[in-house]
Amino acid sequence: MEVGFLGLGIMGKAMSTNLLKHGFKVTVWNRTLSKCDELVEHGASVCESPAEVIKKCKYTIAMLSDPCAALSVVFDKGGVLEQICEGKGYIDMSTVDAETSLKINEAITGKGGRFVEGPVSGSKKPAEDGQLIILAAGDKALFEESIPAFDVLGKRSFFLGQVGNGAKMKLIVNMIMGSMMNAFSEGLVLADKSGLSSDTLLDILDLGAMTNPMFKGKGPSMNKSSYPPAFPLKHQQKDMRLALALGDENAVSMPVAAAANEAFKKARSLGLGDLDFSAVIEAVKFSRE
Ligand SMILES: NC(=O)C1=CN([C@@H]2O[C@H](COP(=O)(O)OP(=O)(O)OC[C@H]3O[C@@H](n4cnc5c(N)ncnc54)[C@H](OP(=O)(O)O)[C@@H]3O)[C@@H](O)[C@H]2O)C=CC1
Ligand SMILES: O=CCCC(=O)O
Repeated sequence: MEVGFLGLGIMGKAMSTNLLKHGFKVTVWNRTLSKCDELVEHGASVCESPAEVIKKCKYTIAMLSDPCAALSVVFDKGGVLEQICEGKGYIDMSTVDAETSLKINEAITGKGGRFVEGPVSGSKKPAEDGQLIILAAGDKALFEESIPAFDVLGKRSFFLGQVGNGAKMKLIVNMIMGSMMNAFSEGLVLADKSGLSSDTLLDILDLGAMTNPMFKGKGPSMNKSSYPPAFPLKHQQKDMRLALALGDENAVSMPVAAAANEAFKKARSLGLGDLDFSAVIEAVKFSRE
C-alpha cells in the first residue's frame, strides 16, 4: 500500500517511520522540508508540496499542529485541494475542532475526493510502538480501506459516524487529560511544600484507585523538573481552548477545565509552550511563590 504523509513533527515522524517499517511505501512532505531527510534514510520519497503528494498517492494522511495548519495545508497554494479528485482519500489525524474538520470535508468531497478525520489518543511512545487509539469519523468505505494503515499505527480504531464526531471525542478526552494533569501537579507541589516526599506520593497513588499510565509515566520526571516534549504544552492548551468552545456551544459548565486552561495559558506565558505538557507544574509552582 502506498500512502502520502503530510507533517513530520513529533507524531508524524513516528507514525510515518512506523508505516515504512511495516512495508508501506511512504511519500512525505513537511513545511520545513529538511525534516524529511531522516525519513528518506528509512526509505521514504519526498515531494515539495502537499498537492504533489496527493497527485502521487491514492491515500494521504496528515498530522499537523492545529486548525490553522490543517486548513493551510488543504486550502493554500500548492495545497491538497489542487490535486484531490475522485478516487483519492484524505485522512487528517491532527487534533482540530469539528468546524475545521467539516470545512475540510466539504472542500474535499466537493472535488470528488473522500475524507476521514482520525485524531489519536496516545503520545510519542505509543506512536513509535503502533499503540495509538484512533478516533475516526467520516467516509465509512475510506475508513475500512484505511484499516491496514490504522492497524500499524494503533491498537484500536473507533469509527464514530459523521465528520466532527472524531474531533469532538478527541477534545473531550484531552480536556479530561489536561484537567487531570493540573490536579496531579497541584498534588505534587502541595506534598513538597508540606514537607512530604513527592516520590512517596507517586508510590501511594500507584497502589490505589487513581493509578494510571500518565501519573506513572510523567510523575518521576516532573519530580526532577524535567519535561522533554512528548506532547507539547502549546498543543494541550490548544485542545483545552477548543474543548471549552465545545462546552460553550453545548452550554456545558466546565469550571475545572477552565481553571486547567488558565494554568496552561500561564505556563505558555512563562515560555514553556514547547516543553511537555507536564511542565504545567511550573505554573503551579510559580503561582505559589
Ligand atoms: N505529541 C503528542 O503526544 C500528540 C499530538 N497530537 C496532535 O497531533 C498533532 C501533531 O502533534 P505533534 O506532532 O506533537 O506536533 P509538532 O509541533 O511536533 O508538529 C507539528 C507539525 O505541523 C506542521 N505545521 C505547523 N504549522 C504549519 C503550517 N501552518 N503549515 C504546514 N505545516 C505546519 C509542522 O511543520 P514544521 O516542522 O515546518 O514546523 C510539523 O510538521 C497536533 O494536532 C497535536 O495536538 C495528538 C496526540 C498526541
Ligand atoms: O493529544 C495528545 C494526547 C497525548 C496522550 O494521549 O498521551
